[in-house]
Amino acid sequence: MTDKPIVVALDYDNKADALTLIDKLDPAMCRLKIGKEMFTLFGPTLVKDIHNRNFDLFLDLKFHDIPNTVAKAVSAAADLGVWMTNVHASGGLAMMQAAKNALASYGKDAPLLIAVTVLTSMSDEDLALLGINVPAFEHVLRLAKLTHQAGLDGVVCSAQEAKLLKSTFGETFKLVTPGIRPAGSDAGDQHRIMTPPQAIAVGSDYLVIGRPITKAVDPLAALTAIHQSLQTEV
Ligand SMILES: O=c1ccn([C@@H]2O[C@H](COP(=O)(O)O)[C@@H](O)[C@H]2O)c(=O)[nH]1
Repeated sequence: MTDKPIVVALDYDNKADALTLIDKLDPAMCRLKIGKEMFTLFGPTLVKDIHNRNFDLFLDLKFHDIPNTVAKAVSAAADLGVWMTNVHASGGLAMMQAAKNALASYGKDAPLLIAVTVLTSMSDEDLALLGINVPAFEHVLRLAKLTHQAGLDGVVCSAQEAKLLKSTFGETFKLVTPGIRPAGSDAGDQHRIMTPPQAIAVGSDYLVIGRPITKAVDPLAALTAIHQSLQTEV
């Protein structure tokens, strides 16, 4: 299992609430993620606040634009010193290569760069509505091949595709999997889900977990329970 596989997704509209949770967490137990909501509301200042608390931060902005624009956006993310950032693989090979090239000058300080394949909220039926008439795992595999070809560090996928992707691309190609739901918890808008121990067992490197922790009555207890389930059940 990867060192510190749990990435807590902080999707709060209130910075004080987010910082209250962060201050209860231990950077040795998890990493953190902020996405479009928190970055739009609180920007680079929040990134600094999180870094000052010694957490690795995944900046989940899922860039998707022309190559030149995405390259500059990824470079701006690297300037913030984040641990990981991402683009949408459906932006295409040239866009992903431009993003990768933009990080070359950062050397060992470059963030991990990964690409979103098919959002974990999407089912086969949702893809069909977009004219993509193959099962989600096939489209994930196509997009992961393109991502691998572009030289990125890995993909965002669901844990349901992890076994296939690990056996196709090997151990070093990182699999970051949202859609993680402890047994009995509410799936919400997520469709392609798996429990934390199952996700690790099939090859996920990083488990992105939001509401099962942040909406729990006791978020720290929820995180601790997930952490312990990985020590005992995997
Ligand atoms: O395919 C994807 C890509 C990103 N996400 C993000 O992960 C978290 C999941 O939160 P939960 O509350 O555990 O559902 C959220 O920030 C999404 O934007 C994803 O779910 N699926």
